[in-house]
Amino acid sequence: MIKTLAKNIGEYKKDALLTPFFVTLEVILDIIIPVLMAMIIDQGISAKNQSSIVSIGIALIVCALFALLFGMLSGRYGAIASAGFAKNLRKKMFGNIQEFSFSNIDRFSTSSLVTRLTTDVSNVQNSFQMIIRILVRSPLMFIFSLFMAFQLNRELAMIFLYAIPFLAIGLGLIVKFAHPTFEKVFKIYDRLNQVVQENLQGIRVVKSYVREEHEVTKFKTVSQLIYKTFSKAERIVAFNGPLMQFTMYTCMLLISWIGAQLIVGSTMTTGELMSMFMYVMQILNSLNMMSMVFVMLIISRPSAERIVAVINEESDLTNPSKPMTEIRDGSVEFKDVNFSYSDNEDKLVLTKSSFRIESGQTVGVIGGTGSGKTTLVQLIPRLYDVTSGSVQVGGLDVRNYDIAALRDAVAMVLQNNVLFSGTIKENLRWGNPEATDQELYEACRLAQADEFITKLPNGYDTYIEQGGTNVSGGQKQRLTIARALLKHPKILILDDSTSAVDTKTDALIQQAFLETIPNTTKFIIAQRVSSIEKADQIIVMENGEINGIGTHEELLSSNKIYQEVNQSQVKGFGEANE
Ligand SMILES: Nc1ncnc2c1ncn2[C@@H]1O[C@H](COP(=O)(O)OP(=O)(O)OP(=O)(O)O)[C@@H](O)[C@H]1O
Repeated sequence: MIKTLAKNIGEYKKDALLTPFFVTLEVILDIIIPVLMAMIIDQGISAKNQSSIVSIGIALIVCALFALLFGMLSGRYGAIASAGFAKNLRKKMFGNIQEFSFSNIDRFSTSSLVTRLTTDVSNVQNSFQMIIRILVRSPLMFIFSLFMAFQLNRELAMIFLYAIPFLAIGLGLIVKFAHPTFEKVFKIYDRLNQVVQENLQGIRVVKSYVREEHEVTKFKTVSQLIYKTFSKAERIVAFNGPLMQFTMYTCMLLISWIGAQLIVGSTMTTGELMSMFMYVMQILNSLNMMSMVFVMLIISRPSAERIVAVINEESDLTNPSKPMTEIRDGSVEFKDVNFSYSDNEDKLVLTKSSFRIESGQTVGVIGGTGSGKTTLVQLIPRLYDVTSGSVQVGGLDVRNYDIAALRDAVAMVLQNNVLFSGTIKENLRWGNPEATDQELYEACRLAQADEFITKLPNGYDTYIEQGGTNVSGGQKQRLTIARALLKHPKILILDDSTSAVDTKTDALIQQAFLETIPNTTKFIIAQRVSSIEKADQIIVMENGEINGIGTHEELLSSNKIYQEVNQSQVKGFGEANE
């Protein structure tokens, strides 16, 4: 874990090293100061030597000023190093997430990834800063002060050595009990993020179903759970304070008691006892600081583990060693494909699916909800890998292609496709950043989007709000189809992408496809028979199996499910027109 994290310090290594360097200089000066103080008292004040007071006094001021300067410099470099480290961690995680397959993302969940990128990184950032500053300063201070204390008086200094094992046991117990509780807290943070994300994304549905109160209760429950678990963890950690105080005061009492006897017995000077007290304060202070950093480390260890899990997660989908980048044509063949979303092969979502589509054909896919239509087409651009069997594109297994090249050749308009905040033109150019304005207009004409766009006050420069909330469902679908067309794909997959478009426009889109992109293989998942009846082949899905393949006419005469679907839609249409 430490190795993975350390690699991400990257270009901030210099700042991360300068911080402890300046901390060390500051500590050295802090150690010298009590020596000078003792000298002022013993050689200056007690000996009534004015010139000693002045010269040692000046040395004292210089030391204090330099200690201040080094303290400031260590603070500055520490802040740069820790903020830079956090930036690198976020960058690394985000970059790796972009490589994730859908199944990797399913495994982590989006809300958990958000917590990891935000809260967890902030925790690790704070701890890192504490490590390079306080965790360097405190042990150094502790060792130097203890050394000096031993030089002054062995007997008094021994008191600390007895205190250390006592403290170590106490802190060990705190870590043992607090760590699992903090782990729990971060898992609940994931849930909180999920509740907030879901609520904000679906705020329209929440409002239209008047579910605000239900949502508030849901939020309150999770936030109450965070409060409870966090306070439980903090209660355990809070033992740290009394433990430290108890040790500190016991040490002080013993030192005062024994120190006073030593002065009375004339084995120690007043100046020596005074600098002894300063070292005592520094030792106790450094122990206190170390225990505070310790607490911070307890809190951030689960965070660090969660970050490392994202950084080390390897995508389930990887490029082959010698990937093919040329996709010959848009032919598609499924050979005995079995597919399961989990590792459990008993839970197959697709079973023994086989079919062949020639390049340029139009394929309709129809079937009940959950019958496996989306799953089937997602295997073509290799959004998931088959569990067994093979999916071939252009005569070659999809696993032999360079993933980016394959996905460039296969454009997929998903069921819930997303538009991003930006102008219509910017959104369309996601499909092809080099596309000329003319190409944009052409793609939009094909997708029947041109007409409504030109009617907008700013036309193609109209700003689309986040998530495409300022365009209608049907308009959004047409824009996402145009965006896919701009890729000039060899295979175009529309997953129920015209469901919000009226039948007439839908027919116009189908017609435009036939006339304008005849060489592109088109997969059209649809609920309406009218959307696919002209297809060269129609695949009927039922419970994860291919129930029938054929043209509209062939299926009408041979496939029971297709007959029923067609019948119900013709009847429904007839009744609607009565
Ligand atoms: N990411 C996923 N993880 C686990 N199971 C999934 C996932 N996506 C879909 N499924 C399951 O796979 C089955 C097939 O789903 P799929 O989305 O392919 O059906 P569909 O025919 O496209 O349905 P619809 O018409 O409602 O979109 C369903 O039982 C669904 O619950």
